[in-house]
Amino acid sequence: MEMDALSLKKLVAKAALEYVEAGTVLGVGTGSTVDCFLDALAESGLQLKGAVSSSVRSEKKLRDMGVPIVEMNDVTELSVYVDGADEIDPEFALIKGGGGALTREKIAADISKKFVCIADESKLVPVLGAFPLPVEVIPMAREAIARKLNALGGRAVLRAGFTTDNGNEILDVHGLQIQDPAALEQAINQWPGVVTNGLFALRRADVVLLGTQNGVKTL
Ligand SMILES: O=C(CO)[C@H](O)[C@H](O)COP(=O)(O)O
Repeated sequence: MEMDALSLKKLVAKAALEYVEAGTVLGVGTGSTVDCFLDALAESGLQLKGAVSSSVRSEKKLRDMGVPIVEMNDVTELSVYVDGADEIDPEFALIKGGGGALTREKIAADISKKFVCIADESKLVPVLGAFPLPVEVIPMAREAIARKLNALGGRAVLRAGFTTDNGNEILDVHGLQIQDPAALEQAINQWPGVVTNGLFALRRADVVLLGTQNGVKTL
């Protein structure tokens, strides 16, 4: 019988436990796949020293599990960071931010030695961009940034009624075909008013665990 997306997420979530060492401080991302990972972690009985969380959402779940929350400012690096993605290209560049936690996720990925990305197979794409690219902006710069994104050939849409954990807004950019993710990541991040964008190409995933109908594939 064919597994649905949730079953595939649970499958990779469990596989990611292999990268978690008891007694360490773990970096934890955000999203439904990460929620499955945290459920698997709770079930495993593995005891962490603590966790650095990329969102208020994951922080709440970690606290409920009894895992001590560690401030990002109090660690110099994370040996392992586990997070999901919205799209993954064959070179492990990602689009993230569907859950709106892209900025904190990018910081966590940046200070991690090993970024383990967990996803179901629907996330693997030949070219990034079918998933709208999230861009976190300072609210007063929203219209100026939207005009620049539209000039790139995209269609920037404000994520209505959503405020990030950092008090900012998100523009989701539809209709991009991202041939050079690192160049686009850098270009957008240079515009005043942009906090960050959801391209993870300068700092990519190190390991991708993909949930497929034939089991977990380690890429
Ligand atoms: O980047 C993210 C949140 O900002 C998530 O990792 C991404 O949206 C994937 O989410 P899900 O596991 O629910 O499919």
